Amino acid sequence: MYLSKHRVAITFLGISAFTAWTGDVQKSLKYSLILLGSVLVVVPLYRLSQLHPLHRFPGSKWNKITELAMLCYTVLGIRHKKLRSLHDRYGRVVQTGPNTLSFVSASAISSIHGSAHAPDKASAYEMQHLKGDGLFFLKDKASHNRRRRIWNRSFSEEAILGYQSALVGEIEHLFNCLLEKTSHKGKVDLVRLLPQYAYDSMNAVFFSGHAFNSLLDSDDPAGIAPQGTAFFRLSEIFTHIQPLFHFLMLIPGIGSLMDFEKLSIRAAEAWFKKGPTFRDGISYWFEGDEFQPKLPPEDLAIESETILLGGADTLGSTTTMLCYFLLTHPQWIPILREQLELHNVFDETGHPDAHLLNNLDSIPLIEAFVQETLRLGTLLPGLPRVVPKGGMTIDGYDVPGGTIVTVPVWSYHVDAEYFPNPRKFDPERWIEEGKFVVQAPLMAFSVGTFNCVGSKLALTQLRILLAMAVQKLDITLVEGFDAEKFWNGIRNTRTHDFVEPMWVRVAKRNSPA
Ligand code: HEM
Repeated sequence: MYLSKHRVAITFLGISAFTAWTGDVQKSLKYSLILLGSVLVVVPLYRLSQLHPLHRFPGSKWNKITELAMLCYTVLGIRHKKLRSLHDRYGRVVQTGPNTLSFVSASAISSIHGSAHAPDKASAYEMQHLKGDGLFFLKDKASHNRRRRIWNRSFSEEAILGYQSALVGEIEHLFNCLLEKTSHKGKVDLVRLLPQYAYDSMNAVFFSGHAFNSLLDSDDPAGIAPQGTAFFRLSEIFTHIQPLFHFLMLIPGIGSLMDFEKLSIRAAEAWFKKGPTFRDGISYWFEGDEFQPKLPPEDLAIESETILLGGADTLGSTTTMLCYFLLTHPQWIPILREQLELHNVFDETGHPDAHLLNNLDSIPLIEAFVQETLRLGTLLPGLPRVVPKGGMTIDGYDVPGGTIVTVPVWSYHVDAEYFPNPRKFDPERWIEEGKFVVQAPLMAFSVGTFNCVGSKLALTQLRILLAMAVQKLDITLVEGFDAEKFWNGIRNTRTHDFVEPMWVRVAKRNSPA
């Protein structure tokens, strides 16, 4: 059993209260300080001792004693890099906190995420202030499964085909903005515009465009896209200091400071008031019959928040990574164009074939380029799960119940055992004898019960954007762009935070077909 900080804190408060009850303030203060001192000595000693349930696992003493180092790395946005260096030093399993183990192996992925007995989400997923239930926050598999059935309907093949004109419309809108801004200002920053595009795109597909006015048209004066990133970032930081989050939420008025929550509530209200203008993503949730559960209307705000954060913010950063890899590896552009021509995706006028556009994964290089972007460009540090009471075996290790276990996504994606020469952006690693071949399963969308419900939509969107960009535009990085500086400036706290801009010039291609 873990000697958790909560148990220690409760014992400490209890003894202090008892001492205070005796009435002698000076004495109670003295005993409280003695107790506090003892706790500060006893807890670290216990955590380093053989009595601790994780004592057999390798890791730095500092990480075994406290969560503080990981908190600092999260705040700095470099936890993904630190976890990789910990695994380089200690091997496939590392203790990264008093109660946390990190595993990098395909077998651990299968036990932690992929198997029928995979553990539930950890308490890190409780940090939600909006009322109601939301798919992302449901931790136990039974209730999660019920809600997932509702969400699944928005991502059927038929549903995604139905979103195509909205998806293509938003991509064309983005291209027009890029061209217009280049012609007015000579250059345009993709780091600013691509998240705006992603928010507009999710707004169009899920909310029939009612959630907010186009961010691309207005240049996002209220800072909705940066607010989303900041909100995501804050929730990840609080995973290390969960009691503080719950304490803050008890203070009246604090919750109302969260602008992003207000936006999600407004988005849900606007959708209800104006109604869908086509069979949009949300409308599927309210369809159904006696056999199909429907979404309780009061949960729409919390689910809207998930669409905007899990969908728009994540898509915005992945799209930015896709453009970064494309523009820093321009040798692939003519080859991608050749492939699109070979498969007749666009006709002589540059108009796409709707069916082929939804099946771009059949073009091996397009799929390889997207998968390689997801491999190298998904900087996620990990998706915490909690080992059930009786404990479980992971990668041959007996892990005690209550332990938080993770597979750090980026560490795994850049593991040479699974992806040789892992730091190289190399779409060809996914192609064998002209066919797309999965090298090792990626964790970009996670796997198993809690995997990304929106992955099919996200992949469709990334493939279409890539195909249309190489087909219709000439995009060049502005002279002086330092690819390494840009890469080193990317932080990750569950979401990407790009410190450096990505200035480009955009022109219409002379011969689009
Ligand atoms: C490239 C873009 C995307 C990436 C890399 C991505 C990645 C992920 C990952 C890794 C998870 C698992 C999270 C965890 O276990 O903590 C997840 C879950 C989720 N994602 Fe995505 N996602 C993307 C796009 C989308 C889109 C477009 C939507 C839909 C609007 C979406 C909705 C969700 C939801 C609702 C969950 C929770 C699923 C569940 O618990 O059943 N995501 N995503």
